[in-house]
This record gives sequence, C-alpha cells and structure tokens, in this order.
Amino acid sequence: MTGLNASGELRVAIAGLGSIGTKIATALDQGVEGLTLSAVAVRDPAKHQAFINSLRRPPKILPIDQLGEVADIVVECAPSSQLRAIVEPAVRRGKSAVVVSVGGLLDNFDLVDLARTNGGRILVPTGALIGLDAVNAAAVGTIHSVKMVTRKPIDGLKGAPFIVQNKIDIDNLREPLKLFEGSAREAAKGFPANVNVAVALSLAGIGPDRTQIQVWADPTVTRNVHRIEVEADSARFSMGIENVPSENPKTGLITALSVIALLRKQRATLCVGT
Ligand SMILES: NC(=O)C1=CN([C@@H]2O[C@H](COP(=O)(O)OP(=O)(O)OC[C@H]3O[C@@H](n4cnc5c(N)ncnc54)[C@H](OP(=O)(O)O)[C@@H]3O)[C@@H](O)[C@H]2O)C=CC1
Ligand SMILES: O=C([O-])CC(=O)C(=O)O
Repeated sequence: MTGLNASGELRVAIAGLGSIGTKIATALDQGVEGLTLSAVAVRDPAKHQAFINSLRRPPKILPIDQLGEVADIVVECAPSSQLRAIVEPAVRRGKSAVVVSVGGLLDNFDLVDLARTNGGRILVPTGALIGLDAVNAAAVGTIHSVKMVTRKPIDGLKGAPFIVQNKIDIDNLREPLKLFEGSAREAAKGFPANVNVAVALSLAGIGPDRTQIQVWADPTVTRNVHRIEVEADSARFSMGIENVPSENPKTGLITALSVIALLRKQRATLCVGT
C-alpha cells in the first residue's frame, strides 16, 4: 500500500454511509492510529450532510469514481449493485478496496485480475462471521467440506429476491422455515443482502460452488445466527456467531467493527490473527 499523506497516514475513503459506513467514519474520525478519513461518497449528499458536519474533521464528499484519487484504501459499504462502480476505479489506480458486499464480488471476479494487474488489492473482512483465520489456515492444507446454517429473524430476510420470486410468505411464520439449501454462489443470488457471510467463508475456504449453506427464516430468533462446520485434513471445527442486528436488521452490528479491526491492522505494529 502506497501514498501516505504528508503526516504519514494512510488515507481511507468510504463509499456508502449506511449502517456500516457511518460507524467506520465515526471510528476513523475519533482516531485510528495511522489512518485518516479523506473522503466519502453518498447517493444523496443532503441526507448525510448533518452527519458529515458532526465529524471533527469532515471529509470531502466526492463522486464514487473519484475516491481512489484521494485515498489509499476505499471501503465499499453500499448495496452490492454499486460494488463494481466503487471497486473498479480504486483498484485500477493501484489502491486497496475493502469489500463488504462480498456476494457481489462473485459476478465481478475480474476485478481481482484488474487489481493484480495494477498493483491494487481487494480485502474482504471477516465481517459478520467468525473464524476466517482458521478457514484460511485449513485451506493451506485440504478442506473436505464447509457447511453453514444461517437463521435470521423475519426482518432480516424481508425483500430477498429468492423470497419475492418464489412468493414465500414469511410474515406469518410461527416456526422456523428452511428457505434455501445449496451453494454459497446460488445463495448469494437469492439473498444478496443477507448471506455475504457465506461468500466470505467460501472465498476463505473451498470456493462458492463447494461451500454449502442452508438459509432459515426463524421467528424464534432475535439475532442473525450462523453455524459453520469445517472438515479438513488438519482439523475439524465448528463455529457459531449470534449477531445483534444493527439499525439495518439484515446487518449484524459486528460487521462495521470487523472492518475497523481490519483497517487498524493496516498500520498496526502488532498484528494478532491471520
Ligand atoms: N460482509 C459482511 O459480513 C456483511 C456485508 N453486508 C453488506 O454490506 C453492505 C452495506 O450494508 P449496510 O451498511 O447495512 O447497508 P445500508 O443499507 O444501511 O447502507 C447502504 C448505504 O449505501 C448507500 N448507497 C446506495 N447507493 C449508493 C451510491 N450509488 N453511492 C453511494 N452510496 C450509496 C445508501 O444510501 P442512502 O442512505 O441514500 O440509501 C446507504 O446509505 C450491504 O451490501 C450488505 O449486504 C452486511 C452485513 C454483513
Ligand atoms: O451476511 C450478511 O450479509 C449479513 C449477516 O448475515 C449478518 O450480519 O449476520
């Protein structure tokens, strides 16, 4: 990563000031060692002006494709439909892009080659998941299978294309309903704003076609619950996480914290975990 500013800090830009983006912006504004918030891109500046003005050092508001001009790291936290528009100009300039809408990466995987060609990087945080360090490590050896079960409250699934297209009524559920079982790739198509975690898991491990996921609408849970089983030649492990939803019920609160932890690591002297 190159292009430190005059005070030697890495410049970070954020695309999308929703549930995740505002928390990252606030953390950077409050101070993360070695990093500074240089710019944001928003769809409707008027909507976000009060928040931006409330920051101690308000960043510039720029069009999405200009973020890479003023930043070393561009953090994508918008809907996945915007992923390409955010990531492409950044990696084309040799910058790093942190991608949270990781499901959207599957249909835009050429961006990885573009980044490689231009000296850029694409960084996928653990996000709302757990244990991608162990999955990365196991993948250095041989992983035989990765299975994930996701259970979400009704509000965490409403509007998902799979539910709409199949005309499934989840509003009146009284008990858990298995909506989907299949590959992480297919799950990302049906639930683009709900199972980014499965795609991140797949990219850390055995890929989106071999990673299996079940998605349940569960009126008995209040958190986004993910359970994962990994069978590898080096280890067998089970992981689980129960995410407190943020103001966006589809998004766990821990997601923004994961990105902040990833950003901290870019300049930290002591890094713990792979
Ligand atoms: N990797 C992971 O583990 C996880 C990933 N995610 C994913 O992260 C992404 C962000 O989630 P979240 O913050 O909860 O979503 P929100 O809906 O809360 O925020 C998205 C923001 O993007 C903004 N936006 C939309 N279009 C544009 C545009 N053209 N330019 C700039 N900004 C735009 C929206 O603007 P406006 O305010 O005007 O609507 C909104 O502020 C989603 O794709 C989500 O699926 C979520 C949870 C976990
Ligand atoms: O993966 C996602 O998009 C969101 C998710 O499951 C969570 O926040 O728990």
